[in-house]
Amino acid sequence: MASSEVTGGTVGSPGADGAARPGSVRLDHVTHRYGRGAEAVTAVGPVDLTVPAGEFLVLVGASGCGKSTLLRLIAGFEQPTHGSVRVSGTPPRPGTAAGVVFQQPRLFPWRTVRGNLDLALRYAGTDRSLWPQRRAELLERVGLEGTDARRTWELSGGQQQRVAIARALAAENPLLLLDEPFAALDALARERLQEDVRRVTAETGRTTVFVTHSADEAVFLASRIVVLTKRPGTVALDLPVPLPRGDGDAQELRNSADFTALRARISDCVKAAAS
Ligand SMILES: Nc1ncnc2c1ncn2[C@@H]1O[C@H](COP(=O)(O)OP(=O)(O)OP(=O)(O)O)[C@@H](O)[C@H]1O
Repeated sequence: MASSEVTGGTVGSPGADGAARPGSVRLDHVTHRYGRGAEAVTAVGPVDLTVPAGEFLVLVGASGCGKSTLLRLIAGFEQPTHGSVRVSGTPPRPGTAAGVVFQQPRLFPWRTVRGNLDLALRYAGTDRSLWPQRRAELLERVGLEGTDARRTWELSGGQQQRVAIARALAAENPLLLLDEPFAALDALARERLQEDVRRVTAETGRTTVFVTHSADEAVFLASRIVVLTKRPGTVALDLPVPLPRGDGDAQELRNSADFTALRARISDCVKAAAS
């Protein structure tokens, strides 16, 4: 499937200057191949995509279409085989290009919540005298006030993922990358965290790229949705989401006719793009 509402990922393209703004992402003709020779697997590409600063882009697609690969390229964990990746106008450096949240929280289990966040604050170069204040702010943002002294294994899966989000926010990086962060959670925890991520990213104004299989999650979170074709993933649909992004009632939004219609459209597109 190659049809797209707007092809080429240049919706809202901010041009040369805008593409260098803190938190902006630009992929030019990006292809990524794993392995060599007969073993080689082309995971994505070619992909052209510009994500202006402050946008909440959700990448949706069937399993194995290359969503995580695209995210890893943006994080700088992988180098493209062809093409170029720019974050804030420069090639991304792993560990500093973006705050990253994975499917599993990947916390240090022998450390407390405080210990995990302090490590992130140290890594971010935050002045030590500011750590207690920053830690309190971060925990409040993710709804975990007063949990500093808890061991991470004492927390539920949803709470652990909240700590992982707080840790990713600690660096005050203008770009946040999330790779199916709620996939292992039950439906209720998932909805709550979706609401919190929506609020936190709106409050902090960060550019966000979020990977999911779920059309429902995509429509709830995104200001723009990109559906990928089956492997090698290319842009099948690039669609701005016209739903309100303010402080409105989340349940009302989920129940609205516009939401339901868009979810059905994205779901159909993901299926068609995978075949
Ligand atoms: N390190 C690797 N070495 C070889 N092949 C890989 C590697 N990582 C991913 N692949 C392959 O690249 C393709 C894309 O993988 P990727 O994980 O990016 O897809 P995905 O859309 O995120 O999948 P899922 O939704 O199942 O997580 C798959 O065919 C996968 O097997």
